[in-house]
Amino acid sequence: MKRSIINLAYRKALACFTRHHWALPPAPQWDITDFGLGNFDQCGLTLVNLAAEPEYCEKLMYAWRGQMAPCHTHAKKKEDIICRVGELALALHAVRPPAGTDAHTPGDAPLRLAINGVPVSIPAGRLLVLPAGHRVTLTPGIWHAFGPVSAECIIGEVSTANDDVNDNIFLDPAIGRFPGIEEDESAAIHLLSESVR
Ligand SMILES: O=C[C@@H](O)[C@@H](O)[C@H](O)CO
Repeated sequence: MKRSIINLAYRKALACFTRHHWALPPAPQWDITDFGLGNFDQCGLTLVNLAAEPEYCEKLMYAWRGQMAPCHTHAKKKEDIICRVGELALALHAVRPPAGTDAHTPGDAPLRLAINGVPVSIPAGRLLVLPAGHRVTLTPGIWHAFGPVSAECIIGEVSTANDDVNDNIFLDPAIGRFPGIEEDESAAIHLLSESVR
């Protein structure tokens, strides 16, 4: 991933957070990734780890329309994905979907989960669209991909312990959670991945 793209994502996310009065902590932990696929406009996410404790984690995320966080699940982490600003679509699956799936797959088993704390069953093949303020609770084993329906989105995540090195299971085996970086300009910020690798 080119450093210039990381810098651009950082600037756009920061401008959006500022516009919507989301103040970041001192020394924010930026995590900007194209998931190793080299097409950040299609498969990309900008994250800030707000709190990372042994028992819990909180993140703030940013994406623009067209970008998807690719289909994945977690063995351990339970998380709420919260649409903070904009409108967010999630493709959710109760069981491992066929390879190549990032959107809905007709024929999926219905999914039981909680939306805004209320248990519901989502019909097979339905995209879940969350307006601002709404959240969905994803237990370990639920496969999920998500991206903005609106021009951009601020997305919250509140979860049990987060371990991005060991607890991301991606549907696409070509995916790497953290990008390699091509230094085509100087860095505006340093990423969390530059210290964890
Ligand atoms: O669903 C998204 C989250 O679990 C993120 O926190 C994770 O870093 C994506 O790999």
